[in-house]
Amino acid sequence: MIGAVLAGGRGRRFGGNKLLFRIDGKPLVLYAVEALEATKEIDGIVLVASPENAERLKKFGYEVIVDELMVGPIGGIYTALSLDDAFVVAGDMPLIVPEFVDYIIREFRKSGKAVCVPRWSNGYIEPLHAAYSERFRKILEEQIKSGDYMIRKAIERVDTCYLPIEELPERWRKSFFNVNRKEDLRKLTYTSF
Ligand SMILES: Nc1nc2c(ncn2[C@@H]2O[C@H](COP(=O)(O)OP(=O)(O)OP(=O)(O)O)[C@@H](O)[C@H]2O)c(=O)[nH]1
Ligand SMILES: [Mg+2]
Repeated sequence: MIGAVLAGGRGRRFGGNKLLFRIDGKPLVLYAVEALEATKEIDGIVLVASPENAERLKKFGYEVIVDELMVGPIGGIYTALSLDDAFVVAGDMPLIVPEFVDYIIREFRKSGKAVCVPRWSNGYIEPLHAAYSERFRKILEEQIKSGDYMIRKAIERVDTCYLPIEELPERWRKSFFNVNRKEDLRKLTYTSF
């Protein structure tokens, strides 16, 4: 199982270069990378870049794979699954809880299902904090070819292991926090880390 960090977005809402923006001196994307490094179940990390930012991301010393599709996160997941089963996160999630990631990966393995994804009681899922099998790539391919880029729809087509978030430890929920706008940085007080 690899850890795949989606890092090909344009950061339009943030105002560009979101993943390289330094927080306490460290580029945002490295918070996600380091959280995945602290897990027990992940044995390699790959950054899923855009053709434009691949060279810049390579400087961090991690494996970089280029997303040639650039149709949003679904294309990033599709690209990552060409390597191995993957735990996928967004590069703009600085508060990922390694223990939670390990829990999801273990549930994924136990279930034998194509996808294991956290789900809120209102039905909303967290596909950018989820475990995917290589065999799910075929489903993503069909979905992308149809011109529909909704990850949720692809997930609904397969046998999925849903993890009810409200039944899990509350301290794990910060794992989903992601930075979309500059204002979101204010929510990142030193107590969050
Ligand atoms: N590889 C890859 N990653 C992507 C793509 N689109 C978004 N991402 C990444 O997926 C994560 C979640 O995406 P968003 O929160 O929408 O980030 P974004 O697309 O950079 O920001 P906006 O332009 O404001 O939507 C971020 O880490 C992005 O870098 C894509 O087409 N390919
Ligand atoms: Mg986006």
